[in-house]
Amino acid sequence: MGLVVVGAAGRMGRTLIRAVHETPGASLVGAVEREGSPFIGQDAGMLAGVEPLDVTISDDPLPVFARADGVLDFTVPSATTVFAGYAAQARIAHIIGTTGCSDADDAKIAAAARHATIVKSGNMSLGVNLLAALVEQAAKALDAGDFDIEVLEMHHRHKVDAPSGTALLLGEAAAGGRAVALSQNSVRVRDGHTGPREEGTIGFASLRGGSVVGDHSVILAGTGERIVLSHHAEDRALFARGAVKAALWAHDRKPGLYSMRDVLGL
Ligand SMILES: NC(=O)C1=CN([C@@H]2O[C@H](COP(=O)(O)OP(=O)(O)OC[C@H]3O[C@@H](n4cnc5c(N)ncnc54)[C@H](OP(=O)(O)O)[C@@H]3O)[C@@H](O)[C@H]2O)C=CC1
Ligand SMILES: O=C(O)C1=N[C@H](C(=O)O)C[C@H](O)C1
Repeated sequence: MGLVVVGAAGRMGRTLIRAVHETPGASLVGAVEREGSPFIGQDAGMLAGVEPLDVTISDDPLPVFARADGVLDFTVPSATTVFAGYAAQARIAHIIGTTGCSDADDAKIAAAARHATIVKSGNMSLGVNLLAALVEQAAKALDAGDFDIEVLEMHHRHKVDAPSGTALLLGEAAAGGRAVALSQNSVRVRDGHTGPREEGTIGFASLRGGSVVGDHSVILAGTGERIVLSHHAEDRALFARGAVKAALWAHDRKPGLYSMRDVLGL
């Protein structure tokens, strides 16, 4: 399967190039960066610290998409929505790891999924997606009147969105287990005189600092006991391997919007 990495010079972009290079059945056929990037014209393999791959980083996505079977996209929401339209035009798979998308961005991605096979997830690792299944089960088993749910995340100092995509994915899993809508029951920020905790809400807290790849905990706090379900990502390679796996899964699958839990059968 011929894959394009967009945002090729980013932290995830370089990791994705290495993952594609290492995966049997996948090959890198294109690499894209934003217009004006100092990396345009460089060899993608050299940039990612592997051997030269004879793939030059381009700022013109359409001709690159035209010769590919899929695109791996860990960029920014404004770019991802544009790439979704191009992937739909080219009828290729679009694997979206970008987080921080607004409802309007998600609506554009859903529209593109009428023509493209899109896999979108706030976290492409097996561990987090298994954790989400466990959170759903725990939230279903424990009554909202007895157990409060809080999601805590910590990431590196460069991260620009909060709560993280993974925290929201875990919040959705908890809300699913409780059969409520997260949008109607979440507390994303607390500051000042907040009053007591409202029963049934799902709270979020975000920490930023250093080089933390991604730590997430879902805390189910009852009277006299706490259950803590956690995941610690130690290397971005696990997200990249998940994204390549999603692309191979999506190849020749019918158009639609899929999640990583679909890919992993969880
Ligand atoms: N779902 C998952 O499993 C994971 C998701 N992520 C998410 O992936 C995203 C990227 O993270 P990270 O790699 O750390 O961020 P980086 O900022 O390191 O990388 C983003 C890259 O995208 C580039 N870019 C921006 N606009 C465009 C454009 N229009 N066309 C092409 N490239 C563009 C940036 O270029 P420039 O810097 O020059 O602007 C940069 O090189 C985030 O949303 C993050 O939350 C991260 C890890 C795992
Ligand atoms: O920005 C990151 O780095 C990460 N982003 C994703 C998120 O928002 O959850 C996934 C991972 O935790 C790393």
